[in-house]
Amino acid sequence: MSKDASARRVLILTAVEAEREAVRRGLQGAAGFDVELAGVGPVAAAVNATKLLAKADGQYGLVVIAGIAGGFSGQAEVGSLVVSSEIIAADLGAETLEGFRSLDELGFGSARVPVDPALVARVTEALHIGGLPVTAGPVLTLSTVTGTAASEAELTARVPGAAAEGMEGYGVAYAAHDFGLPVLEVRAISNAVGPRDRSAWRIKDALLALEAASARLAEVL
Ligand SMILES: O=C(O)c1cccc(C(=O)CC[C@H]2O[C@@H](n3cnc4c(=O)[nH]cnc43)[C@H](O)[C@@H]2O)c1
Repeated sequence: MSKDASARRVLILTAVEAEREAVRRGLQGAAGFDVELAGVGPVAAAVNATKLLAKADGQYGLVVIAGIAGGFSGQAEVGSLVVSSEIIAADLGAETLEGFRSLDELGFGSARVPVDPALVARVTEALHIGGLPVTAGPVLTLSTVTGTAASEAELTARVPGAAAEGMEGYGVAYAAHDFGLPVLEVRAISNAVGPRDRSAWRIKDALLALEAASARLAEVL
């Protein structure tokens, strides 16, 4: 049976176990939260989110995608946090001789899932008050991690203000939207988007930031 919205639980999804552990450490067993694995990439994330939501029988009132991510230069630096103002499947569309055309432009639906501005403001403010460096902005979902300056420039031109990129957001957001649930993406920046240099990824720092953010989420969601 469906529950009253105010009594509903929060489902937090991460791509990998290390992220799930960081979120769980931050939550410190707070009541009302479940932290589950989405898997890596938008397809695994959509399938796993759908399975969890179908099994949950209306007990969730909010879905959160949490994890590490690449940050766009000038928007989100390594070690900082990003709260999604919008979740965008940035490579879902068609390449044409005139440039990339999104799903929206092609007339096949939308590659963008909106996020409740009041929720974005509440979470961003809570992280800020907690002393954590945070910015709110569009979070891109890509099946292929950006690895060149040219691709980075193309994305920032196409999505002004893009703050971060991950690989699961749109998949989870699409599933949540399909179940009529609000969704939010919270990312801790482990690396700069651009020329690939895996040795420069600061995964430990990002996981610590994710843990600190999760402690605040336990208070504000
Ligand atoms: O190697 C480790 O210890 C480790 C610990 C936690 C997470 C990882 C990952 O590799 C997670 C992959 C996950 O991270 C997101 N991500 C991170 N940086 C980017 C990026 O620049 N562009 C797109 N996605 C990024 C993504 O959501 C992956 O699922 C490793």
